[in-house]
Amino acid sequence: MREKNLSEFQPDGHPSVQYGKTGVLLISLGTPEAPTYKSVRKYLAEFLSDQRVIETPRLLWLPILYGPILTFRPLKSAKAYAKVWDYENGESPLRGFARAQAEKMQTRLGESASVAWAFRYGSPSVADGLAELREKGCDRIVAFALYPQYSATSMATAYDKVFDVLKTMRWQPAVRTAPPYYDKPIFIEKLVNSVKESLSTIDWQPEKLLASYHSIPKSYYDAGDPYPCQCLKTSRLLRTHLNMPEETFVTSFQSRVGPTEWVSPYTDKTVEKLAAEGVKKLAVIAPAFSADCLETLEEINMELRETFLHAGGTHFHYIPCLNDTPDGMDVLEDVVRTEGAGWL
Ligand SMILES: C=CC1=C(C)c2cc3[nH]c(cc4nc(cc5[nH]c(cc1n2)c(C)c5CCC(=O)O)C(CCC(=O)O)=C4C)c(C)c3C=C
Ligand SMILES: [Fe+2]
Ligand SMILES: [Fe+2]
Repeated sequence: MREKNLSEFQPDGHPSVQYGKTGVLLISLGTPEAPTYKSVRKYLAEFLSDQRVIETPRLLWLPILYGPILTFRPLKSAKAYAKVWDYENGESPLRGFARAQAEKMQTRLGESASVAWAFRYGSPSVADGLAELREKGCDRIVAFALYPQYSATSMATAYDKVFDVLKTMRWQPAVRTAPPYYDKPIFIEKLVNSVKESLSTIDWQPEKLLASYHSIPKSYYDAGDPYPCQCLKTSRLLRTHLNMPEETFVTSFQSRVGPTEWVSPYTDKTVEKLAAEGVKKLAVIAPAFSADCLETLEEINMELRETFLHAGGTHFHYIPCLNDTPDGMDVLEDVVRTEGAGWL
C-alpha cells in the first residue's frame, strides 16, 4: 500500500479510507449452498433470472421460470448435486476449487496484491468480493472471470455484475477485466500435460479423445456470441499440440437445457454415435471449465460414462480439469500477471 490511509489529510469526522493496493477478484459461476430442493431452487432462481443467460422476453419467461422450471428442475438438479457433494467440507466441488484457487493465487502473488473470490450467482457475491478488496485498500482491481472461452452468458454477465456494483460506490477502484484465455500457449501446454498425465494412469489406450464443452443456445451464437468458435480453436490447438490425427479427436457440446436448439453436436448423442460406430475405448476432457463441477463430475463422469458403456463402449476415462493443480495455477497466474502488468 502506498499510504496507510488518508486520515492525516482528512478533516475530523471524515470516513477513514484505505487506498494504494492492487486487488485480484477471481469470479466463478456460482453453486448452491446445499444439495437440497430449497437451496438449489434459490440458486437456479438467481441464475435463470439473468437476462444474459435467458434472453427470452421477461414477460414470457418469468411465468415459465416461476411455474414449471423452479418447481421441477430443483428436484432433478438437487439429486445430481447430492451425487458429487463434498459432505466432509459441506460444499459443492466448485466452491472448494474456487476457494483453493484464490488461496493459492494469494500465495503466488504474495504482498503484491490481495486476492478475493466471488460467485456471479450466490455467495460470496461479487459485491462481497469487491467490498473485501476495497476494505483492504485496493483501488486497482483485476477482475478475472474464470472461463477459458468468452460467452455473453458466462464472462460478460460476471463483468456486468462488477460494474453494477461499481455504480453503487462513491469512490470506485480502477478495474481491468481479464479476457478469455482459450488460445493462450500456456493454457494449451497445460491441457496437453493433463491429457498425457491422466492417460498415463490407465492401462489402456483410448481410440478417441472427446473434448466436451458446455453448450449455449444456437440463437445466441447466430446473433454473434463467439463462444463456439473459441471452443473449436481450443480443440484444434489441443489436438495439434497432442499430435493427434483429426479422426481421433472429437468435439461436442453438453449441458443443454430446455427444448430449443443449442450449439451441437450434442455430447450425449456424440458418444452414442461413437459407440454405434464401434468405438470401445473413450477418454473425455472438458476444456470449457477451469474447475471440476456438477457438469463434469456428474454429467460427464457419471451420466455420460453410463451412456457410453450402455451403448456398447467398454472403457471410459474422464480427464479432470486443471483445477488448483500447480499447472492450473500456472495458467491462472499467467493471466493475472499479464492483465495486472504495472499494477502487481
Ligand atoms: C439455461 C441456460 C444456461 C446457459 C446459457 C449456460 C451457459 C454456461 N454455463 C457454464 C458453466 C456452468 N454451468 C453450470 C451449471 C448450470 N448451467 C445451467 C444453465 C445454463 N448455462 C444450469 C441450469 C446449471 C445448474 C445445474 C443444472 O440445473 O443443470 C456449472 C456448474 C455449477 C456447479 O455448481 O457445479 C458451470 C461451471 C458456461 C461456461 C456457460 C457458457 C459458456
Ligand atoms: Fe451452465
Ligand atoms: Fe448439467
